[in-house]
Amino acid sequence: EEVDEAIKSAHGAYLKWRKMAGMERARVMLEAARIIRERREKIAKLEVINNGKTITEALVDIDIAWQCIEYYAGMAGTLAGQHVQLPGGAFAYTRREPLGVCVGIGAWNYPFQIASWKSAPALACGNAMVFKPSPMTPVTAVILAEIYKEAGVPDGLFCVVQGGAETGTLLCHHPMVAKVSFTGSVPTGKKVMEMSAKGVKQVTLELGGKSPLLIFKDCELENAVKGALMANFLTQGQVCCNGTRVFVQREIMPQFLEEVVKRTKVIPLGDPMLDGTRMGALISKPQLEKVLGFVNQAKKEGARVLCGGEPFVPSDPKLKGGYFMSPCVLDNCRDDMTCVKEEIFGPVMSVLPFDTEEEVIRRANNTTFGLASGVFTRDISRAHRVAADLEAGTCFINNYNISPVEVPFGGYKNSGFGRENGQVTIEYYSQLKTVVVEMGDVESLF
Ligand SMILES: NC(=O)C1=CN([C@@H]2O[C@H](COP(=O)(O)OP(=O)(O)OC[C@H]3O[C@@H](n4cnc5c(N)ncnc54)[C@H](O)[C@@H]3O)[C@@H](O)[C@H]2O)C=CC1
Repeated sequence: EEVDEAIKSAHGAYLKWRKMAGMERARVMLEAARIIRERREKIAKLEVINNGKTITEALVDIDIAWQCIEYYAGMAGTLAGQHVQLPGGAFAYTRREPLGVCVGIGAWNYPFQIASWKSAPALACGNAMVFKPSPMTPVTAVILAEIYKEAGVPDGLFCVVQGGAETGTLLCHHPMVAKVSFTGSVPTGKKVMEMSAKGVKQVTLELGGKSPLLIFKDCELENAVKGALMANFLTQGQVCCNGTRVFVQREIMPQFLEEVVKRTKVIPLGDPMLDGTRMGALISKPQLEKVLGFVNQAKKEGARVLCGGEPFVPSDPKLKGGYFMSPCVLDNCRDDMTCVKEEIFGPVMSVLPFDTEEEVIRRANNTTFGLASGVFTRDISRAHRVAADLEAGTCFINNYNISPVEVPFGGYKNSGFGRENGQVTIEYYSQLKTVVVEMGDVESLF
């Protein structure tokens, strides 16, 4: 009943919102972005409580969220069609129109940011959205809904419904839903696509990854080490685009390992509310157990733990029950190991040696995933050649895990399809209507 009520209320709001000019929608969205910016500290604190990530990262997430809303507000007024001349003075034009009520289903790793990345382009195009956050992180999507309302969107335009798989299933099956945008695991993504197919609903899938990071011997080593840490340890390693397969050219392996382990060991771990902390708690006990299980399995299969991979109990008594673990670097890894093949979704970096460019590209691409990738080298030709050859939706050259809202984000292969962010996402939240206009008499064949 709640799902049905949310979708109906979103539909009612959609009928008003779609009639507004893009510039009018932009004004409301800019106000929402302004409110988020004004309350960024408060929302970030709630996100820390929601998720367990550090306040430093939560602040970045909130900033990326308002930037995304600002970016699509800027695009709302630019949506336009084409004019096409036809014989005999006839002509046609296209209108870029919204889809209707879109559903967003989010994962728990970036709760506020995912809700913003999905709702901003949806609303800019004139759609409504019913959003379901993960039951692990139910809090901040509701804050976003309140902010949109305060900024002036019609009542119900962005609705939040809570729950897990059952709620998600009801949303995907609902006949009034035009599109489902999903972020989460591959198995659930497949189910969402199957359910959506029954109603011929459009889907965007942002799924998991096991992304490769290629570090060549001609790289600037300190930057490569920093890149590897950024690629593995943000949000306690629970990031879909993480570069968890770190391929290092054999000649520089000793220096790389020494430096990466030295830096991993001193990552400040503990109270996520403190400014100095760089790693907080994992999302849940089962997730912590799953990640520790991967580390144990890796050991059994012959990997060597260079640091971390243990449960961590902070000295502060109020943090005793938290799901902390020390960040882990695994050496002696092979391509056929479980830790190298499967998405771990925790702070575990697997390091693998390689000899040649041709070899490392083949091994990097030998996966069903294709979300992101990275390369560190000072050879400009190599950098672009490797970027072109890697089968992934994103390739970072000499950096990793930065997500500017101006550029598209999304997967190849089992990591999904459709894109979020960038201009192209407008296409995933709108459809073209062709209007054909006759200026003369009808030439009928009958
Ligand atoms: N790549 C990524 O971005 C993410 C990957 N994961 C991976 O997935 C694993 C499990 O985490 P979960 O949160 O359980 O991921 P999940 O993929 O099961 O859940 C994601 C979202 O889908 C919803 N959902 C679950 N079953 C559904 C169904 N049948 N129909 C519609 N919606 C449904 C969930 O309530 C949640 O909002 C993690 O350990 C991690 O490996 C999880 C979150 C994000």
